[in-house]
Amino acid sequence: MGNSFGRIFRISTFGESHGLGLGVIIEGCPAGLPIDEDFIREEMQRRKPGQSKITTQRKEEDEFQILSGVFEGKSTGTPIGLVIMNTDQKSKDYSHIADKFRPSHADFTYFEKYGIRDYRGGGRSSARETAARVAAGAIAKLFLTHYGITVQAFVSQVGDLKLGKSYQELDLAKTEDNIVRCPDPETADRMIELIDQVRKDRDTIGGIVSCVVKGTPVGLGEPVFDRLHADMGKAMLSINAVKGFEYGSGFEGVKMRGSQHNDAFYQEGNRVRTRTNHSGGIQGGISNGEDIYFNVAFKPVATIMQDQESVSESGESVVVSGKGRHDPCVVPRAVPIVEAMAALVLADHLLISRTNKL
Ligand SMILES: Cc1cc2nc3c(=O)[nH]c(=O)nc-3n(C[C@H](O)[C@H](O)[C@H](O)COP(=O)(O)O)c2cc1C
Ligand SMILES: C=C(O[C@@H]1CC(C(=O)O)=C[C@@H](OP(=O)(O)O)[C@H]1O)C(=O)O
Repeated sequence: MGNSFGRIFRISTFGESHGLGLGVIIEGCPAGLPIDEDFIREEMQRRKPGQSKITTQRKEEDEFQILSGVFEGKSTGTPIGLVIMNTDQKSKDYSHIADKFRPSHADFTYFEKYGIRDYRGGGRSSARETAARVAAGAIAKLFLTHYGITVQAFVSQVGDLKLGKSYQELDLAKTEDNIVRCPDPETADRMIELIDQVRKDRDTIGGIVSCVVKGTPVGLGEPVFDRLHADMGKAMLSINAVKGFEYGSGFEGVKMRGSQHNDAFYQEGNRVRTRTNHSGGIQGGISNGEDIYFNVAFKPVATIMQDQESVSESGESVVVSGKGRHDPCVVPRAVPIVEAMAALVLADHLLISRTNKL
């Protein structure tokens, strides 16, 4: 329970932040898909720790090995096993809180639930686990390219510093040009400065990752519980430190009247299109062929380098302060994670919907 995701294109991840390593088993990937290992590597480089001054300084190359399910560069239809070894754990940074709970991390809840916890680097609760998701998401993206579907995320807000432009007004190709992954160079500079200041203040800050999916056919998503946006929401809310998900007009939509919000239909050649897209490309839980777009809110993460009130496993009052290498803001590294989870949802729904119509 809890370590697997998806129905047909299905992943199970394993491993802890300071154990020997981590990995993923992918089941249901159709046979014959060319598995481009360089592409998987590039995606993992976008997520890896230690990539810039505004991320955790833990140095992991996130080299991976494919153990099974691929022959002569193509998927064979059998489970794909992929492992990533940990190389830079520094578990001593956690000795002082081995029996203490960091406020707002998962230390308390894991300990209460299981009666035992791997305190080193947060163990299984660490976002290091998302390395395995990004590897699997890269394979899902390779599958999506066969359908002409692209998934692109970018940072649209850090703290209260907002990009303030819609994705249509941006050149998303510029997202990877800077270390914060914001496609607007001036806003990117200000975001980098803000995160750097927060880091110097020994604090953390939250932000928003926005994502756009283009090229989705009409018809992905299942009535009634497995609506496409419900599965997308679950995927995003399963990412560490996520506090919110909204798609289409989202929370802003409540301020509109139906007469403003409705997306009028028109015929374009052999396609039914909509004039506006407040629906976010999904109606009744089913994709309508327009762009799917959504926002994911990340909290300022828990481990701060400041004294904080807490309790120990035995219930004593204690003061804890973070040590070691931590992200002052996770959104730059969350961009490829959001894309990976979105790609996994879409790959799964493409396979599910193959059985819908004769
Ligand atoms: C890319 C990424 C990096 C993260 N890095 C850290 C970190 O360095 N320190 C930390 O305390 N939390 C970090 N987190 C968040 C924790 O993993 C998360 O807050 C923790 O598992 C508790 O879960 P919750 O916040 O979802 O309740 C990171 C999250 C992501 C997505
Ligand atoms: C190692 C990664 O990020 C880690 C995510 C994380 C957390 O609590 O989520 C805490 C830190 O790890 P450590 O246990 O070494 O202090 C981050 O460095 C990674 O993303 O690969």
